[in-house]
Amino acid sequence: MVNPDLILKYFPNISELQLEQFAELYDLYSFWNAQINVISRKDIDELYERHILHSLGIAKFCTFKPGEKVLDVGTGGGFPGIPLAILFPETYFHLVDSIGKKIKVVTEVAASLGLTNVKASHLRAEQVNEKYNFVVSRAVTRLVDFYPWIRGKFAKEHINAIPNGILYLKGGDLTEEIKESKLKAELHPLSAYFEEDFFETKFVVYIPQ
Ligand SMILES: C[S@@+](CC[C@H](N)C(=O)[O-])C[C@H]1O[C@@H](n2cnc3c(N)ncnc32)[C@H](O)[C@@H]1O
Repeated sequence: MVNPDLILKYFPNISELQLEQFAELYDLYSFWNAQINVISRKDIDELYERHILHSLGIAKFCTFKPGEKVLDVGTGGGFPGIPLAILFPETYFHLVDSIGKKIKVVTEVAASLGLTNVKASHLRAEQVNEKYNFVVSRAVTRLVDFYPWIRGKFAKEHINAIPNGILYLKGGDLTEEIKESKLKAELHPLSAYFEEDFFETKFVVYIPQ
């Protein structure tokens, strides 16, 4: 499916503007992915399911509030940060990646969409020195390595009914990875929200702080 109908299926209350922004992502990523590979080339036709809806899985578990700050670590071309920033225009999103070319794509995509709630920085997660309510991520590294990068970066104040914490999109059997990290993690299966086969083995891993 190369149009945003799939997004409307699961988020029927989005505005005309948000629908237009989701619709624009196909052309934007087709263009930028041809210059700088940010998603696998064969995945471009699966953009709405495997990248945009997958990113929005976080939103099915946690509705971000106006004024909250969210850090996306290792955002690559902007996942999950860009789809979430479209869905939550009053939440501030800081998207960081250690590869400058990828941040160029994110900056261009956010500017083309007119998103004013996104800042993209060419930084390693370890170098970030702001405080956030939530840290989101997908496909960066194992929790045992990830956690030390971001453990000191949470704001003390909570705005959300869901306490500040990590919301990591992961798939497969996570038992070993969670055990190795020694973190207290909750697994929220995306198959509870989305019926497509792709989500059968996918989770939002929530680690409260
Ligand atoms: C497999 S890509 C995933 C990109 C995106 N999150 C997605 O799901 O499409 C992993 C990304 O993490 C970035 N990365 C790895 N270690 C990082 C670190 N310490 N700080 C910031 N970015 C990092 C890499 O540059 C790469 O762009």
